[in-house]
Amino acid sequence: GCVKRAPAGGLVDGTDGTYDYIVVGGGTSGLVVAKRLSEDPKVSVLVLEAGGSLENNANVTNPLGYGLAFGTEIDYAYQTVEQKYAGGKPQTLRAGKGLGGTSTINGLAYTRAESNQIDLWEKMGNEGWNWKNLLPYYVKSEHLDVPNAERLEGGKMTFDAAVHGKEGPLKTGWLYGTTNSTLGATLNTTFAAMGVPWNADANDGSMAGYTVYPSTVDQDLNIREDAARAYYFPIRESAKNLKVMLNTEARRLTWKTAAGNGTAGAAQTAEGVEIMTQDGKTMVMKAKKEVILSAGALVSPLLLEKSGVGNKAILAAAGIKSVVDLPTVGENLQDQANNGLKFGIANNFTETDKNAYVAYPTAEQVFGKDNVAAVAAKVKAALPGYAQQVASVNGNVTKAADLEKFFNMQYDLIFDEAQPNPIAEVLLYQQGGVWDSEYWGLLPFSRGNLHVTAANASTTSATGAKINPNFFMLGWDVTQQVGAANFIRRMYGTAPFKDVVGPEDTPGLKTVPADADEKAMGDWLKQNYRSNFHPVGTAAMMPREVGGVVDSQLKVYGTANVRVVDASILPFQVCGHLVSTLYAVSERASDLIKASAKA
Ligand SMILES: Cc1cc2nc3c(=O)[nH]c(=O)nc-3n(C[C@H](O)[C@H](O)[C@H](O)COP(=O)(O)OP(=O)(O)OC[C@H]3O[C@@H](n4cnc5c(N)ncnc54)[C@H](O)[C@@H]3O)c2cc1C
Repeated sequence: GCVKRAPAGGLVDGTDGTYDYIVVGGGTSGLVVAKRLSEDPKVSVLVLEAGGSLENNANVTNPLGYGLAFGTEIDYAYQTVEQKYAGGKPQTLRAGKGLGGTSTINGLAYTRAESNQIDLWEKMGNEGWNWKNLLPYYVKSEHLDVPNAERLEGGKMTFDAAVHGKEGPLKTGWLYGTTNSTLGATLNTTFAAMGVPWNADANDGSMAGYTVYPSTVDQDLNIREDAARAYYFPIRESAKNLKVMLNTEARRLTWKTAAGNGTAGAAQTAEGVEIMTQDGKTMVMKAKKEVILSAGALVSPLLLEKSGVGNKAILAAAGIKSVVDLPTVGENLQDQANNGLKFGIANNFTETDKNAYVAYPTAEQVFGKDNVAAVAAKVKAALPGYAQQVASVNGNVTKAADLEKFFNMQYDLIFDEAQPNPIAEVLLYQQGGVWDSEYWGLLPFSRGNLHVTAANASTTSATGAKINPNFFMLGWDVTQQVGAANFIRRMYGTAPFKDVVGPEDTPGLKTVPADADEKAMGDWLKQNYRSNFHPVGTAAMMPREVGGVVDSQLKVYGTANVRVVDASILPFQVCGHLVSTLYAVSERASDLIKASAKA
């Protein structure tokens, strides 16, 4: 049911509610912004959340319950169109419905980004967005609870205290389930033999190597630490100026009809947000200052389109009147593809280790010192073609010349000599009596899009939009994914780990022989992948002339008071899992919003 709050200090509740700020989406990013803006008691904040409270949902709270919430009423399970470059099948894109958003159903991994890939945001024209400026916000958001010495030693967990927060709202730590295992040391020696060194802390801006990553978990309560638990539950009684409407769907923005509305070039001012309440009532909630869209990378661009902000032709086809012509809304969708290899367990290895072992190998470690230059040359030569292909996917609303520049920047990160970004995340755990290595290529070049299909389509149903990530559209994306599969095969064949490894189970050498070429392995991977659930970029922060949707203040071009703060604004994919970076971005965004209110 609804979070009930008595209207306080000048706040109006109900049908003609007016607030300083309206935050659309009480998810990972939205709750950060709501908490921070409401720190000023004179400022009123309304959060509109489509789902309910998940505080007592056991599929959410159980920190070892990954997957339990999938397919339940709190999983949007959006469907893509058939993926023509990847086996022809549609894919399911999961996202969490409820207070806390996707942080309530995710895998809890807390890994950040490579410092030079955040620096790239500034290099492409987003002033102020670099690692040096963002690191303090990663720290501000975090509260690392350090396990006792016995747990640290048993789980082979290390960290650099200088890059972690001690007083932030978000509790991080390591999951229980780790015993005094021999596996950590075994893997360390194995990866070292493969040229992949131990990384004592992958959260300091350099991710490559082998490590044991922390999780978003409240270790004292042994409960998932999602955005609601971190950023909202602790203040729900005290923050009288913050109201959360649950089970309330934002339908579209409404605009002020002041002079200039509809005139080319004049910035549009949002009046508020049209909502549909739980009992089907439609009304408008008004914002005196700003509307902040935090509905996630799969929804915020759709809300812009439904409000008349987007590609004129797409809006016209859906019967929506154009308010701001911003043709790249919904473009630049970047996700990763997730595959898994499985192997038998040999030599009566009985330790049921649940530790968060991860390898982040670089291109050189994946393809080998002798081959990496040839791989790089092939990718470099293909970049102009990639740019043209992506431009044609989006009807040339992003120019091939601009995309080629961006692709060169991403290429530089992949093949950089000083600080190469890892190209795969390789996990290892036991499940169902086998070794399971789920993995994903970290830096694909493919880009797709999502667009609204009808003016009144709900953004909270799995069918409200046409979503196309274009998995495996471009050659590198296949090369990277196949390279990582072969890396995993080598890892299972390398001592001392290989001593506890039985025959390959999936795909199995009969299905994909040991000497299979890129095409054979690639074809199997394309038949057996899923989305990695890391969609970003659909309202990208970039200069407008190169295809951006928001500026470096996260303000939507052509509007005076609408921002996007969520995974939509990331211009490029990052190598870490997303929430740590989203918490940091939202913390920084909150400061930008506060500063602009003072100015
Ligand atoms: C299965 C899965 C596993 C993952 N594992 C990890 C992991 O281990 N570590 C990690 O860091 N990341 C992981 N991720 C990714 C990460 O959780 C997400 O990228 C991140 O939570 C997205 O945050 P966001 O703020 O962009 O959107 P969200 O957190 O999704 O917030 C959007 C909110 O808006 C609400 N909303 C949507 N439409 C409307 C509307 N019309 N009106 C009102 N409200 C609306 C939603 O209900 C939701 O609460 C995973 C994701 C998935 C799906």
